[in-house]
Amino acid sequence: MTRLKLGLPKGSLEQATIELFSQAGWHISTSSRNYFPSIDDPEIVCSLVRPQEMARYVADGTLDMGLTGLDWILEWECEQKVAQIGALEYSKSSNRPCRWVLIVRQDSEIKRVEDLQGKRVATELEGFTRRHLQQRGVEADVLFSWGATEAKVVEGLVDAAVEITETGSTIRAHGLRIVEDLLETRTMIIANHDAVRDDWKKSKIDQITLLLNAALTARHKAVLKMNVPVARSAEVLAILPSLQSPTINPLSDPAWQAVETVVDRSQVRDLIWRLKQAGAVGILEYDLKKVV
Ligand SMILES: Nc1ncnc2c1ncn2[C@@H]1O[C@H](COP(=O)(O)OP(=O)(O)OP(=O)(O)O)[C@@H](O)[C@H]1O
Ligand SMILES: O=P(O)(O)OC[C@H]1O[C@H](OP(=O)(O)OP(=O)(O)O)[C@H](O)[C@@H]1O
Ligand SMILES: [Mg+2]
Repeated sequence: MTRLKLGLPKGSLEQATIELFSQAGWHISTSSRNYFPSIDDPEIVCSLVRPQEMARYVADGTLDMGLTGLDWILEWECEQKVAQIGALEYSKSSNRPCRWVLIVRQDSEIKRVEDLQGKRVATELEGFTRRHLQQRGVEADVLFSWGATEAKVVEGLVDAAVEITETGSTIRAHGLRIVEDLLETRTMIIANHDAVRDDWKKSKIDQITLLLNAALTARHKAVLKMNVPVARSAEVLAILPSLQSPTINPLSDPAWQAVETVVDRSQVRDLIWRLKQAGAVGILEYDLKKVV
């Protein structure tokens, strides 16, 4: 039986990825010292792989499909070596992309990338940083960092660092200053080129991609349900976002209707307040698991 070999990112993205698959409909269970998680789909076999190495194993066919950051695809110049199926907007602790930024001490004289000329820069994303500086005509000493990179800037071991940030708390905790954004990175779905030419594998990759995207979209949406006096229905409908056409159902009392619609989660608090004023009652908000 054909099975899709799926690489899941070990480390920062691991927990968030397993939670996303769970919402998408696949239960993945890991056990502490085993790098082959089990999944409740006989058509998939999973392995945990460091995001730094994912593109290499997808490119050579060890894996058919994998999830990793755009940063590590660019670092190893694998943009063409793998099929980039799509981006997923989630990181370790949020549903937002991460940024690779140039950071310096508050009192540093470095105000722009060009000021790095002749300086020492620490980073884990060494190749990308070298190429970026080269493109901008800057000659600097780029030093590979195994981690705790912010500390090296604070200690003065280097003049600057190129480091990833998500919430910004590590940069804040070290009192550092962001000079410039160099890269916005998202979690990417990548696939082996031969795998996407195989009808069965391509269809499995598409199924997983569709459901992961559906789960992520649902995180930004909510369902609002309410009862509305027919006499004020136009007023209520005018408030609801026009993109979705609300579902309207009659109630046993002909003077009332039930209205249901999907809205952006960010709008809910304003909408509920306005709908209430427009005569809606029994307003309910539901979470969604998937939006396709
Ligand atoms: N908050 C985050 N911090 C670091 N990397 C993140 C974060 N959110 C998403 N990522 C992505 O995770 C990948 C790096 O994950 P990985 O676990 O290898 O790094 P790490 O957290 O720096 O690991 P380590 O614990 O070895 O330092 C990158 O592709 C990066 O873009
Ligand atoms: O903006 P934030 O939300 O604070 O996240 C960014 C921090 O997380 C990562 O550190 P990691 O845990 O990988 O430690 P490391 O530096 O030792 O690799 C990254 O290297 C930053 O230090
Ligand atoms: Mg790290």
